[in-house]
Amino acid sequence: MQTLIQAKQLSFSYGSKKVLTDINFEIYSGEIIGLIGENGAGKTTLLNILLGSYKADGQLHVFGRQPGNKLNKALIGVMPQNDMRLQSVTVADLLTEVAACYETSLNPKEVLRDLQLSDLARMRLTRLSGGQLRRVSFAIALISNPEVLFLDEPTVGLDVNARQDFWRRIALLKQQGKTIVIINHYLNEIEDVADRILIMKNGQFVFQGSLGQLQQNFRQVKMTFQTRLPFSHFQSLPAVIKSDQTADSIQLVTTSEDQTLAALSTDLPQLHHLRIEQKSLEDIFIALTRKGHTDESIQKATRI
Ligand SMILES: Nc1ncnc2c1ncn2[C@@H]1O[C@H](COP(=O)(O)OP(=O)(O)OP(=O)(O)O)[C@@H](O)[C@H]1O
Repeated sequence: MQTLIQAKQLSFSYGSKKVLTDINFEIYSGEIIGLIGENGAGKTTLLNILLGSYKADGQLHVFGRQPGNKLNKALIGVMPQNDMRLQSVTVADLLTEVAACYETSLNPKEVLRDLQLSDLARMRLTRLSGGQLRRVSFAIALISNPEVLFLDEPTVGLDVNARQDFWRRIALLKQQGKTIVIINHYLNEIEDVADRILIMKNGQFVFQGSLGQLQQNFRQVKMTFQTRLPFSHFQSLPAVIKSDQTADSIQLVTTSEDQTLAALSTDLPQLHHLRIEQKSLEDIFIALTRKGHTDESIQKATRI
């Protein structure tokens, strides 16, 4: 896989406020990257640095060039966090004007049709709803037929149908070999499409890898069942890190359901309504980024 973006020891401050600290990462061609992190973690700032809008300390190459190099412009499509609300400009005019800036551009009419936006073509941007404007911003990001897309919270304000259409389009773009970096707070959506997830906390990455690796490294499985066996029977099982008893069930949290189930194998006939749930990305994200979770404990848990 070809390396499209390479960052080494990137740091950035707004005046005296340090926002990114010694960030290292690579992004490879054809990947879908989910960039997640709490509000204010530094995600949008990082995108702006990749685009060359802000200059960071450290080493950064985008398509092997300095960020902001004019040769990168047609290769990168951007959907910023805040949409443009240009006065007196229609959707079709804006797309046509942007398309005229690039030799590689797609046909604006076809892009509008593919994104089911043809009905909005003659509308002025100032008349569009928030969700409509977001979808038009996506069309603008696609119009130059870029190799890489940076999408900053692309599904904010989209209704359920538009959201599903959006993720279908992302899957199609992936099939075409596009590289896509998506900042998103809807983790259940990201977990379906992302090849790798980068989790940012306080301007640093606390995890980089696939969802599978994240679950492997920060693995916790919840087992719930009903039984007549005493609670004490379940309190010192291998790999169990937490056990609880409620009026009608017992809950165990284990870091290895294989080890725990092996130890329980002779008791299985006496365990009823056994439910085994893997932690979701959302659960892991909350655990990784919640206040009070020290950077040291995160790094240990995620083995960076
Ligand atoms: N122009 C600016 N001047 C000073 N501080 C800024 C500026 N832009 C952002 N910040 C600060 O930098 C930090 C990172 O902001 P950034 O927008 O990169 O976070 P984010 O991870 O994208 O957050 P969100 O999920 O809320 O969009 C925040 O503490 C924010 O207040």
